Amino acid sequence: MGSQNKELEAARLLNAQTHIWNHTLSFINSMSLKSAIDLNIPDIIHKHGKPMPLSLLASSLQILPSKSQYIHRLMRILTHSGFFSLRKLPDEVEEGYVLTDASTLLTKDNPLSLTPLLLAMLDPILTKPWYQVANWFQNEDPTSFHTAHGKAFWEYAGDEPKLNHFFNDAMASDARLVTSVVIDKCKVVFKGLESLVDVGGGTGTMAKAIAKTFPEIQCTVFDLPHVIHGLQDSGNLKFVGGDMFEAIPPSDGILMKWILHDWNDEECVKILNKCKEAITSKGKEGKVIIIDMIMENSKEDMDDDESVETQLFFDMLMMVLLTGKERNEKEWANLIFSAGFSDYKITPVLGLRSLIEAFP
Ligand SMILES: C[S@@+](CC[C@H](N)C(=O)[O-])C[C@H]1O[C@@H](n2cnc3c(N)ncnc32)[C@H](O)[C@@H]1O
Ligand SMILES: O=c1cc(-c2ccc(O)cc2)oc2c(O)c(O)ccc12
Repeated sequence: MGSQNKELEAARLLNAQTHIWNHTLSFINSMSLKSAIDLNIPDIIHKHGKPMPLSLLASSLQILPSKSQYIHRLMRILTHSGFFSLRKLPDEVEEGYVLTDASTLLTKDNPLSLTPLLLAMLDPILTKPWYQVANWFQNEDPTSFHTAHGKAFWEYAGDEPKLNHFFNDAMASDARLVTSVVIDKCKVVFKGLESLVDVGGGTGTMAKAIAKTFPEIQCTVFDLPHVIHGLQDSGNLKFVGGDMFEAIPPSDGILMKWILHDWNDEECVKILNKCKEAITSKGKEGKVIIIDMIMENSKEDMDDDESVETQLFFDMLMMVLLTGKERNEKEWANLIFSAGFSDYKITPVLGLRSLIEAFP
């Protein structure tokens, strides 16, 4: 081998080593972010209202004085990954930390805060199934979650109030963000509906906002009994407990946000069949409104690396915790037509997620 070839070979090996190191250590990104949230760092910087020098940040934290010296290392990695940035005001001597768009979405008093989602995902109940993936490939369990906990995700949530509460809070934090966009950009989708059932609507964040914006629509949140337990009906909003595989309350419109990606094709066709019964039982032909991700598969679509990674993360999440998966447009169309719907319309308004209307 010539010396130039040897150099190229060594460079490739070293690149491969860095690639492996970064994948092996990438949990450090999530755990560093969790540590900053546990220490309340985004809120403390937010309350300061201007660039916050490191020394002031360290002294504002509830930590031992002997540990202050380590804070700059936590801030350095989180600045590198885009959660904070350093800025200096013209009349200040020292530069200080400010929030970025991402960390602003993690402050606790932000009504759109995604902190509950982050804390839920990193709780040991939801990380344990990841240690079982290889075992799951070799056993008969339907999911790695079963292998880790001996039962299905929704059954565990029904038996274990801790999972029920933190998961419902996490979903509500996402629903707050999505609701404002859906109501702002997709008003026309709800026009003309007299009734709407949010199937798997959790604790009702999305249905509450729809009921408020469209007082003429009778809204129902339909979810498992342990999820809606104790929630109060008010005005044009009511809560009904039940199982969507058994029966869904009759209505003109059905909303399903982040439901179908939880289930495999066979289960989805069963759910969509129940939806069809519900929207046609009043004699009128309503519609099903699905909010979910559509995996992209054209070459141009795959060029955005960060979006592709997000789609692949969610697909794995659905495989490990549940029996679901992420689908491309062709797979969505197959589901919708297999359940006897005649047409569908996609409105891509929610970043990586789309609003899909399915018509009987
Ligand atoms: C991923 S969460 C989505 C919650 C909400 N739609 C949102 O996006 O914020 C799925 C929801 O489906 C509910 N669910 C699971 N199995 C169900 C069933 N058999 N019948 C009704 N709801 C169910 C869960 O309790 C949970 O609230
Ligand atoms: O268990 C989950 C977690 C999420 C999730 C995690 C992290 C994020 O930044 C956003 C969402 O989403 C889920 C979901 O959509 C679902 O249908 C079931 C479970 C989970």
